[in-house]
Amino acid sequence: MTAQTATQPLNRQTYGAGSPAPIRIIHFGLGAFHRAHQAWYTHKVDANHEWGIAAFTGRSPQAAETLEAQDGLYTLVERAEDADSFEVIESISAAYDGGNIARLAELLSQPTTAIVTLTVTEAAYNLGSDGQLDLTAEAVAADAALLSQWWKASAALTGSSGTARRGAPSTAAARLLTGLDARRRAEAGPIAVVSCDNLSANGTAARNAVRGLASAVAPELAGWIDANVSFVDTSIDRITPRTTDEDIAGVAAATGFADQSPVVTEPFHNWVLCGDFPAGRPAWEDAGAVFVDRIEHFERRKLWLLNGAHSLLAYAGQLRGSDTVAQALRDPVCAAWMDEFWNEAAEHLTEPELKVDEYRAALLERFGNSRIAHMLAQIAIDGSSKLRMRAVPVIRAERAAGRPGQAAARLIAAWIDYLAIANNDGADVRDAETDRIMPLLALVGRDQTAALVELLDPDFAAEDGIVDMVHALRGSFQDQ
Ligand SMILES: NC(=O)c1ccc[n+]([C@@H]2O[C@H](COP(=O)([O-])OP(=O)(O)OC[C@H]3O[C@@H](n4cnc5c(N)ncnc54)[C@H](O)[C@@H]3O)[C@@H](O)[C@H]2O)c1
Ligand SMILES: O=P(O)(O)OC[C@@H](O)[C@@H](O)[C@H](O)[C@H](O)CO
Repeated sequence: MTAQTATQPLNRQTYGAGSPAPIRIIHFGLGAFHRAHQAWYTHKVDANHEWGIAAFTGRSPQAAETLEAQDGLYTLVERAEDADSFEVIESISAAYDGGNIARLAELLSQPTTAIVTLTVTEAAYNLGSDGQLDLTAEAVAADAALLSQWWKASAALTGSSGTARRGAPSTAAARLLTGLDARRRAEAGPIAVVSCDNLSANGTAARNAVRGLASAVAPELAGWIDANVSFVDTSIDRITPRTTDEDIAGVAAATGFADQSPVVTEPFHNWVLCGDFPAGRPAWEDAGAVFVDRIEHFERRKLWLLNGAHSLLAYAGQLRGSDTVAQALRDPVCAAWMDEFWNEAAEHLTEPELKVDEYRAALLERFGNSRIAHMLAQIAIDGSSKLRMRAVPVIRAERAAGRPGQAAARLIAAWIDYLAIANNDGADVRDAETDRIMPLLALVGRDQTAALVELLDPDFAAEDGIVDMVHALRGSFQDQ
């Protein structure tokens, strides 16, 4: 691709887009995936511009500032094996710093606001291994204390004009709870919260996070949530790596727009949803979304076959010298381990509508798309919360069927070796539970394995054979 000499900024005027659609959807976590998935689905089905999104960042305001400078517009690059196609997405009407609680409260107080979507990462839900909100986590405890103080002052979390108060909550659950309280006080009616994070039973996870905090702050709030908030479960899929400087330059060269916020994704997209939308929703089904009455088996298929394989490739692949998913797949040893893991998982994905053989064949093609540089190091982040959903349930299911679950145990062994080697090399361990992981990495041998297995699942450490099986698999990644 040759670089063009002149580009123009991307905004509604230069692109010739219409006015932003009225805001009816609030999003938490303005990252790559939201732009490639929920915002794309909404753009595709909202020809009449009725469903605008207000997207809030999670931690730093930067993504909002960049997108706001472009009036919410950005380019979606669909990267197939043989070519790229480019489309400007118009569904984001406004972007805000996640700390802007007053604006959040104002938007959630409107009866026309119908949906909150979330892509804040698995770790951001701060759930313990029992699936409930971990009120001892530092950030959660701080937010619970702050919100309790606000509540005690006036039986509300927001002042009459948003939050004219000291301090601001930092966790997604506390921000959402503050906004929901504004909605309660405005009597703006019921609403749907739609988690689009890679968590099993992600609707329940979102409910446990928000409701758990509400119960700690004021039972009245928890009661309002029970009566007014529908937590929708979803299975969400579209492989979307982090945008690189090269992607930004490529978009400018191909389109003539100096878009600072493009997103590169694969052509494949999938969205399965289960739950109610009491205040309405866009017709996402017109872009291929599927609404079902039972979703658990779809979630398992995606989290085990796609995400489980991703995590296996992330740890084993990097230990064996690969940097991307496509590279790791070309390593016959990694490919064989992935196949063994899929065989184990497939034993428990028996519903005919899952079409597991077709799904596996499609995954091989998607993972093999070498034009999508999906970095294994990115996938490897936050392994503790991911492996609880990608490896632990497969081992459980295998053992319930009388088999050891060795291929899934290999994923845990690879994770531990990856952490131990990073720690020995003085590299950062990138995990939301680093504080708990670091002391365990100071242990050695089987003790280290046992402690990290226990961190993933306290029951596993007590169960005969699991620690030994994982330990026996350690140290085998670089040798074959
Ligand atoms: N990228 C994909 O291919 C993909 C596919 C399916 C599902 N997902 C889900 O979407 C999530 C985000 O993926 P992404 O590619 O957009 O990542 P990203 O890094 O581009 O964006 C993550 C967003 O979450 C926010 N965030 C991170 N930690 C947070 C915290 N502790 N509290 C609140 N907000 C926080 C960030 O500020 C950012 O806005 C994933 O973790 C996964 O659960 C991603
Ligand atoms: O996004 P994460 O960090 O939960 O997991 C990394 C990848 O496995 C994931 O992003 C997949 O690419 C995605 O789930 C595909 O739909």
